[in-house]
Amino acid sequence: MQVLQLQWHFKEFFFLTAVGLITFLASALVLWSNVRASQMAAVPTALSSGYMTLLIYIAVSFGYQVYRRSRALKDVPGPECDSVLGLLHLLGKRDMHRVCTEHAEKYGPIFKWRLFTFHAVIITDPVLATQVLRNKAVDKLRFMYSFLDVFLGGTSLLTGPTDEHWKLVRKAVAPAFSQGNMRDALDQVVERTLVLVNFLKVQGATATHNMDNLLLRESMDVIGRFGFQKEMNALQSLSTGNEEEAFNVTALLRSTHEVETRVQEIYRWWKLWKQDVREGWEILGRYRTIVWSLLAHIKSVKPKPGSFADLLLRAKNPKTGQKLPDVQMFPEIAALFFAGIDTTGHTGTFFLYMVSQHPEVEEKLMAELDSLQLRITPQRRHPRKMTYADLNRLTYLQAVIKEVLRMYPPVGIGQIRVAEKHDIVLGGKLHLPAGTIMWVPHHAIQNVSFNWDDHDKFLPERWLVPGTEYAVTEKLPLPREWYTDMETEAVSAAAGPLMSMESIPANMDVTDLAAEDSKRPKRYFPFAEGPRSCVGQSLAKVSLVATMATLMQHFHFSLADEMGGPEGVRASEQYTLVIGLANGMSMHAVPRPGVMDGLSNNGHASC
Ligand code: HEM
Repeated sequence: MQVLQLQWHFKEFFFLTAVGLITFLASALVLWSNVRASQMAAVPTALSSGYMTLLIYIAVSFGYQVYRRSRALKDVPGPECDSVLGLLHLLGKRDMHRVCTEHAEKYGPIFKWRLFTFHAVIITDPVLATQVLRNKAVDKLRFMYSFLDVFLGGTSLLTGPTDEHWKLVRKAVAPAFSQGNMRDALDQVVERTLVLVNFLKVQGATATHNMDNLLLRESMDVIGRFGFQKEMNALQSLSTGNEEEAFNVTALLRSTHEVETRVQEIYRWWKLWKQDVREGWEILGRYRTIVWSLLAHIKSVKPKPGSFADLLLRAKNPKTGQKLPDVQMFPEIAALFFAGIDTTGHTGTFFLYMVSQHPEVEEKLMAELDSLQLRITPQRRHPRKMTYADLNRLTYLQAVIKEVLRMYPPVGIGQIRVAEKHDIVLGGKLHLPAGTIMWVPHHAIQNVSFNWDDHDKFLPERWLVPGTEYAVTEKLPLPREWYTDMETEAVSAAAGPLMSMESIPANMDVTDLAAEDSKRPKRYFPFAEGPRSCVGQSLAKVSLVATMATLMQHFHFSLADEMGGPEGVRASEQYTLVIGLANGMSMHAVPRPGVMDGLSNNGHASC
């Protein structure tokens, strides 16, 4: 991929200068005739002529940029769209992530979309996608994230541009996700999952649960505890009936939903005559109160050293030596809290759903737990405590999680990027003028048939083969000439840019291999790729492995009839900011043999 400095091409320069001059001369003529008619009107007329010149100049140069982008993409395939609105109707689609994947199947690894005057190239070719996401000239399309700023109270680590402030915050909080902290996190996750286990035991095998809601509550409890040393009691409040806590939890869950709904219904903000919109505003107000109280909490309790609350409080601007003021702390806390709840919660839900539909997978999962003495049986009612080392030993469970994240990547719509100040040449062939949106959709890249064998099958086994996340050289989807510039790219591996696992020399050092791995093109990145990848992914991985292992130890999950089978689940899939479900996931949790032994029906130990 080439990054070109913006240059004034002779034709463009000539055209825009001519427009400026003609407008200026026309305005001067008007000015002159007005001045001759009345001396008094000279100043306002001069001002309005100058203003007109400026407006026309801006409009023409904007129009010219739009024309440049549309001309550059004229041979790129894409769906028919309205000449003014473009594909505006797609915004209203509940399953946008799947529409994008269908378009990739239909139009190929590079296709175009247009919304009004915004031109986007959708890239699902692994080589080009990886190049775009790793390139420093390419940054987040800020406009797409700005609607989140209102909710988060300003720009944050998640939504801001890749600038000095982002660097400061990212560097400050990244150590919170170190291995040492993950060891502590494991115990906290298991402890919270056991609260959920007890709740499910008490409800009994025939009860129907919205597992999505319960797992979102668990994620909230984990992040509250891990990051801010604050008990959110989102699960506990189901049993204790503490109204204050229950209200806070509902507000938090509904506020993310409210923001997500606003992404789809872009005019929702102003529909104040609708009761649910007014309630939405109230809910967002409540969310802000909760975040302010979290800020007050971490300032008063002296957070655990090394937690992200502690690191944020200690972060200093290297230039001024000043700590972050509250107005900057607020969005960071809101973002860190918000970014991990829905993503981790919904992934857990899809895990339980997919396992419920694949008994052969469940059988292997249980065998793995058994082989590590972690399975509960009538003979082993109290298995040993899960340790940090077990997380890596649970290779099949990890494979199932990876496959779930492949098929249901929470941030399914992916990474939306732009190079504002540079033209980009993709694969040495496609020249994208500055300002063209480059969109790498995670669901599409991870689910199209040209990137994966058996793309639509749930096959955790594929992850038992090392290197599955990398593109298969022999099967890259574009003609070979698109990849020729790989030779000179930073992204290319030293042993050959298109090296496949099979072609790795036997004598290559494994440490070299790890270094090369970070450069190889990927076809799987649910946690994003490049400098803006997920800072919290180690916590998400520990949470998912520990939560799913603990739940599977205790229960067999089955889909409730009211979901309408797999078709019903598919129909209720919805994409807002993350892939979720319109009405949650109703399931039964049937205790496994041995789990209820010695307990009365209400889940308490009987004498
Ligand atoms: C399964 C769980 C998760 C998934 C799939 C996930 C995925 C992602 C993705 C795709 C991005 C890039 C978003 C973009 O560019 O628009 C991202 C960024 C981020 N995530 Fe996660 N995430 C998960 C869990 C978490 C957790 C648990 C936390 C923290 C508690 C977290 C905190 C963040 C933050 C702060 C960013 C912004 C990073 C930056 O721009 O420097 N995420 N995540």
